[in-house]
Amino acid sequence: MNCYSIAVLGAGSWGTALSLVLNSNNHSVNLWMRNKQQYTNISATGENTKYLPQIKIPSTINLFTDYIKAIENTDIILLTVPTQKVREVIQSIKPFIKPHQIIVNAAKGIEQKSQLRISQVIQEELPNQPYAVLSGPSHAEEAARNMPTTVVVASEKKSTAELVQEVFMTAQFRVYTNPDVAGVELGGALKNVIAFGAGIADGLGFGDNARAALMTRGIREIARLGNAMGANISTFAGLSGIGDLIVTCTSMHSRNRRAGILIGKGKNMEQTLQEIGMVVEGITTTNVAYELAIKYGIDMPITEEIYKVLYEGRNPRDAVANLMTRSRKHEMEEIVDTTNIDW
Ligand SMILES: NC(=O)C1=CN([C@@H]2O[C@H](COP(=O)(O)OP(=O)(O)OC[C@H]3O[C@@H](n4cnc5c(N)ncnc54)[C@H](O)[C@@H]3O)[C@@H](O)[C@H]2O)C=CC1
Ligand SMILES: O=C(CO)COP(=O)(O)O
Repeated sequence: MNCYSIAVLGAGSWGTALSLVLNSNNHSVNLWMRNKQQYTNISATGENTKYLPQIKIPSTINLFTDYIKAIENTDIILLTVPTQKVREVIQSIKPFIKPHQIIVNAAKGIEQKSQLRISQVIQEELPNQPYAVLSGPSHAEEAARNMPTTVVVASEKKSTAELVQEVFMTAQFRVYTNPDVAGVELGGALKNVIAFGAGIADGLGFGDNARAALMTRGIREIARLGNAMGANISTFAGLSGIGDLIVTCTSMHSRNRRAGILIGKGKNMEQTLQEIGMVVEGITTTNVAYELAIKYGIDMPITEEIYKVLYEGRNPRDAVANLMTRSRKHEMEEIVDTTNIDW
């Protein structure tokens, strides 16, 4: 096993958990945070009390507030900031990035203002920089406790995907590879919309039947849009598709599901975000997905109803009634997969 040097940019729950995974694999880890108070707290307590409480951060993880120092002499730059902040972070570090450094993105979303996936944002800012995305069913709270977790790494270049696979893979953190960057990125982003909806259903007091329906019909509409945007249908049956949808719609660790529950119980958005206290990607992604569905002419009834609840004040009970009383459908409407993504 080769040892690498990795800069982790963003010390929220996921950045901290992935730092622990990488540290357990004997890599050199530089964890960067912009917040000096957070740096002081973690240095003093050995714990990221705000984002990942009750987990010891070993002193072998190097803490930084200066991103130039954090990325210096590293092989990999891992992005764990919220999606809407990725471009800003990349623009700040851009002058200091070396051509060999692999950018690995672990954020799950779509840039709102451009409607671009994160690989496309990186491509705009840093053309030709090696890139991979890491996604899949993986809550920080479990990965940080060494609970068995599986993820997928996608890159256009097989050697990049395999290198990143080797770097992250431990006996508790199993990593698969996939050539379908678009599919892995879109699955990871769009599942948050459905998880938010599953949370709303829970908050309204509905049961397992409703959640299962949202998950099954949800992955169908994710696959429809994803395929129209160039992704392989089969990727949505994998870890970054149905796998991540399952964990996010069923786990109480999920920020998106918990936010949905609060909205379903009648809290407003401000109260909800205050209570969660961490990024809830599904809120922005709902807006982008709704616009993309219109742009590509794709039927996404669940996303549309969640959009109306979040952005147009529709009553969640009316949204459910609308979904239940749509015109009759055949379950297996055809999706003709014209993509063929391989190495
Ligand atoms: N928490 C989890 O279990 C998982 C999260 N993710 C994804 O990872 C990304 C980050 O999520 P979390 O760690 O949960 O979020 P979080 O809310 O726990 O942490 C976000 C971190 O980003 C920092 N940040 C915010 N704006 C910034 C900026 N402009 N510049 C630099 N840093 C900034 C915050 O200070 C905070 O440390 C999201 O896209 C999420 O979907 C993916 C898999 C698992
Ligand atoms: O992507 C995740 C788990 O795989 C995290 O989801 P939440 O942001 O909803 O917690």
